[in-house]
Amino acid sequence: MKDRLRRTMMFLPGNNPGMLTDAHIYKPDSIMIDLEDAVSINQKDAARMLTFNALKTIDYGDVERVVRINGLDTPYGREDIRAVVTAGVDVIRLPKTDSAQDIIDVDEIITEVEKELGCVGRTLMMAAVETATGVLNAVEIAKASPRMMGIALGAEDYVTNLKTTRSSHGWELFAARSQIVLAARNAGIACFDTVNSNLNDMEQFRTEVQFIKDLGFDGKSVIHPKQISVVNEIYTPTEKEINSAIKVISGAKEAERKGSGVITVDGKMVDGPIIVRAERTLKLAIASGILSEEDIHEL
Ligand SMILES: CC(C)(COP(=O)(O)OP(=O)(O)OC[C@H]1O[C@@H](n2cnc3c(N)ncnc32)[C@H](O)[C@@H]1OP(=O)(O)O)[C@@H](O)C(=O)NCCC(=O)NCCSC(=O)C[C@@](O)(CC(=O)O)C(=O)O
Ligand SMILES: [Mg+2]
Repeated sequence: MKDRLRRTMMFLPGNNPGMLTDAHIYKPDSIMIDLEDAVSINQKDAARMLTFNALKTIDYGDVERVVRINGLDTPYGREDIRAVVTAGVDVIRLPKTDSAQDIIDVDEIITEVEKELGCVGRTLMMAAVETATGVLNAVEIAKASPRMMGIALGAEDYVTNLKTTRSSHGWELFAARSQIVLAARNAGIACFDTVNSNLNDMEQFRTEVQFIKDLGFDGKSVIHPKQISVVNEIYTPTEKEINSAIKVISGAKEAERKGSGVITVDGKMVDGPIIVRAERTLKLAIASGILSEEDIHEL
């Protein structure tokens, strides 16, 4: 499903049977099984086989299944695509995407396999941009295929390409993060922030998650189950935000019934964009299990 909740997308190495079996138990919105940098060269074939079997046999419930393949400039990329599409993966994540053509090339192979299987269009794609070139081309990358559901930052590779390092304040990522959010919104797809590899400083992690949410990201890649609850908590609307959104939506409905345009709620003017934001808050509240669809219909 192209448009769904993806607050937390948890990476796990594709050659780790224990993590492949248990990852969904921690309830990330998506798991991202990695065949790329978390898997050493001599494990590539074994990881692909394990991942194929996991996708075929494990019931991950409503947790989305993403696989990060190796690039087509490696000996593994084409085989990765064939295996995971055949196994019925939900989303293919292309790492180190530098151009729209990179996406088109992967799309063509997916289509080739889907034609053989009789399921053309089933597999979604997302791109990770991890170089200055990728960030500069993000606008075109995000629009490169109708399969594209999102675009993400890969910060460890990106700072290496930039000849810098990651800091706790994150200013080295600011231009890339902004560009990715803009490219995603321009293309009408989602955007996801990068991993934070420091598992010892959860306060810094929390600050980072709040920051990227404020920038406009839909969610974040995580590497460990303990990061999931922090991201979900920050992406879950507060009681105050939900109550305010309910007032806006019921006020807007009342105004519509009366045929009036602009309304005020708690002394503040409410118009189009505020209503859209309130709708998004309520959608997040439903996705987080705080409200039900019926609650909204009753407004
Ligand atoms: C870091 C560590 C080894 C620590 O493991 P440890 O086992 O020491 O941790 P413990 O605390 O002991 O785990 C307690 C229990 O949780 C289980 N558990 C832990 N993690 C789990 C997990 N992820 N999935 C399911 N289960 C998990 C574990 O199995 C245990 O289960 P149990 O034994 O039953 O108690 C582990 O987390 C891990 O491997 N993480 C994923 C690493 C990875 O995939 N990296 C590649 C993607 S990034 C990249 O490439 C950079 C990038 O490309 C990114 C971009 O593009 O954004 C860029 O450029 O920036
Ligand atoms: Mg990377």
